[in-house]
Formats: sequence, structure tokens, C-alpha cells
Amino acid sequence: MADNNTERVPTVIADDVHIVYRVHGAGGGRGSATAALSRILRGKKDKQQRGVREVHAVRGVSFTAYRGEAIGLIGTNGSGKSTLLRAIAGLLPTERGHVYTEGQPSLLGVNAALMGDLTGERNVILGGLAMGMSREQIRDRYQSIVDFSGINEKGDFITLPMRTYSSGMGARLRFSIAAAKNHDVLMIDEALATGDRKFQIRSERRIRELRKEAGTVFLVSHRNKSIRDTCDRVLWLEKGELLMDGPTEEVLKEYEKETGK
Ligand SMILES: Nc1ncnc2c1ncn2[C@@H]1O[C@H](COP(=O)(O)OP(=O)(O)OP(=O)(O)O)[C@@H](O)[C@H]1O
Repeated sequence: MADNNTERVPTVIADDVHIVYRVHGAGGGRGSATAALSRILRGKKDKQQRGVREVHAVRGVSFTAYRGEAIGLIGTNGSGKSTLLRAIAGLLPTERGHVYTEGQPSLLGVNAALMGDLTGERNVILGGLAMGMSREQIRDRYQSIVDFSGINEKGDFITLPMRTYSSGMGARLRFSIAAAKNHDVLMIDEALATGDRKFQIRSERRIRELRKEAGTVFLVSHRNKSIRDTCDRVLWLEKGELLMDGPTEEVLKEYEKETGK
């Protein structure tokens, strides 16, 4: 049961997770002619100097998420929130530590990979297939996905290529596709921030439903109100470290004190 605290089922365990990005040729202006010339002039030694820049984006984060929880991820820009989600989704390898998940986590980001040249309609099908839905399931849910997204409220936009959508419209469709399925672990990266108020209310309601349906929801947002309305627990990351992990109000109070929001 989703809200049964006596039998808490772990869905995600992060154990001392470290994520390091490696940026090749950073600082060397690799593609430019002057950079190429200076590399030749500097010779072999440059190989080491040019080397690889490392960005240690997540540093020793540990937590356990349980079924039925909605967990907000907060922190200032560049604090490691998206990186941590990508690691939980299995899209980034850990440098050290481990992520254990129950089921397949789905990452819904505003940059989720749908195809701009295809119509909204085709992307609904593509996204559904990518999430493991059958063609029949997609056909059954197609209309409710389009209705939920509200894309067609102002005309027949679903038959236009997605690249013609505003960023808010694109984000709404992506959220609607992902929310059409019940997920073991659903991770939402800023999706709510881009929709208008009406859509935000609709998606917050859907997140609450997804929670009841026994999944775990992670939500990255800079909108504290979204976090308050949706989450009961918050992880606060800063410079890749987990500063606080606790009940939403407790953590947000400290965060707002710190950031002056
Ligand atoms: N692909 C990448 N290559 C190298 N460094 C990266 C990459 N993506 C993120 N970083 C770095 O990792 C750190 C954490 O970035 P991340 O995007 O996870 O932060 P965030 O908390 O989600 O930020 P924001 O709130 O601005 O979206 C930053 O220092 C960023 O510069």
C-alpha cells in the first residue's frame, strides 16, 4: 500500500553516489585554428595539459526512497539535481557508490528525447513505445494523452511537427506522455515549471495519483510551491552534496532562509 508506513518498500537506494563528468579538450578551444596551432607548438607535453577536465557533480549522496513517496529535489543552479536524477535513471555511470532501483525508473525531463521533426501525434506513439506500452495500449490512451496535454485546445496542433511548439507546449506533451503510464519510479525534471497554471494544477493532481498507484515520484523544481503542493519529502543538494533530507516544510524553511526566497 502506498501510504502504509508499517510496510515501507524501498524503490531507490543511493549508496554513497559520486558522479564525475569528464570534459575532453576543455579550455583548449579545440576546434579553432589557433588552438590547433598552439597544440602543435606545445607538442607532446600538451597532451597531459590539454587532458580532461573533471566535474565532480555529485559527491557521496546516500538516501533511500520508498514506494508511495513524492520526493522533491531542490538546490541552487548547478547543485547536481539533474545529474543525480540521470544517475538514478541509469543514464550516467557512478564514479563511486551504487544506485539500486526496483523496476525501471523513467526520467521525464524537459529535454526528454522526442523527435522535433515528427508531429505531436507520432511522438505520442513513439514515446509510448519507448516506455514499453503496446500499440493497442497507446491507441486506447491516445486521446486522453492529447486531452491532458491541452495541445489541441487552441487548434489542431497535434498534427504539426513538435519543433513548431512553444517550449511550454513541448513540455506539456512530454509530461502527458510520461504520465499516461504508471511508473515504478517517475522522475520529473522541471516539467511543471514550463506549463501554464492550469496545466500545472492538472499535472500536480496526476503526480498525486501516480503516488497512490504505488510509484515513487521525484520532482526537480525551482518552484517551491510546486514542491510544497506535490512532495512530502525533500532532498536539498548543494555543490553535489546532500545538505538536508527531511519533511518538505522543514527542509524548505531552511532553504528559503538560506536563499532568501
Ligand atoms: N554534460 C555535462 N558535462 C560536464 N559537466 C556537466 C554536464 N552536465 C552538468 N554538468 C555540471 O555538473 C554540475 C551539476 O549540474 P546539474 O545540471 O546536475 O545541476 P542542477 O542542480 O540540475 O542545475 P539547474 O538547477 O541549473 O538545472 C554543474 O557544475 C554542471 O556544470
